[in-house]
Amino acid sequence: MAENSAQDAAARVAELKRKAAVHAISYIEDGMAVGLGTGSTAKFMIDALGERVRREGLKIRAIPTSEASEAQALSLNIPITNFADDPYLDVAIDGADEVQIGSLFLIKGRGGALLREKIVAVSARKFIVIVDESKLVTDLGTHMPVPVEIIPWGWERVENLLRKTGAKTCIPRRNDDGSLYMTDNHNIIIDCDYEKIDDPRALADLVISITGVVDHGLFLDITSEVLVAGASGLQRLTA
Ligand SMILES: O=C(CO)[C@H](O)[C@H](O)COP(=O)(O)O
Repeated sequence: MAENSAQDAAARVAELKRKAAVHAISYIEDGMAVGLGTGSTAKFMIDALGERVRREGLKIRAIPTSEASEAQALSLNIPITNFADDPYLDVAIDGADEVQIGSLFLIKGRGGALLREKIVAVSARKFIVIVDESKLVTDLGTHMPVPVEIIPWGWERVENLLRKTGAKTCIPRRNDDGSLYMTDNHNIIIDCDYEKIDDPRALADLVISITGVVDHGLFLDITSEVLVAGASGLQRLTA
């Protein structure tokens, strides 16, 4: 019984993610260079985009934010571009782990793709975030740790320094077999749990100042718009 209701809840969330994703696709027009996010919500978006390419002959070029999203895009005949040919993207669309109401600051990187996601987001004229309403928070850090991508060599030193940034815990992300999780960039991730982040800007500055940190999952002042799907419909939050 409990299992059934958990499955129902997961199906409801998936449907909300799909709704936000499908709506976001209406922003994409012929000729655009598009950043493709990573994660289950972004996966719905890439599927919907592939459908437009197939049905309407929509002509776009895409830069995916992970190997998984690239494989999905290629399987749907979405052409891939690069930053040499397209230094700026018209739009990038991605999910998020937390969205702070008001500031539209984000935590991203649960799926391990935060570095490429940030590069693509800051290269886009418009960065659209697609979420279900469970992702909205008053304070960042409430539900999710901040993933920090670091180089593997000497990682224990960086882990120690990250603990001193006020994190309650800092845990290296691991695979099921206990080995360290590796990003597509061959780096590792330390998940730092702050429980509640009072000053995201100060924390972002502190974390990035540690030598060995490549980037972190705090996305500040990047979001143009958030599409939030909830039980009462679709809401559009703008920066
Ligand atoms: O940042 C991400 C991956 O690195 C994802 O966008 C984030 O984890 C949200 O994922 P989902 O859409 O599956 O809830």
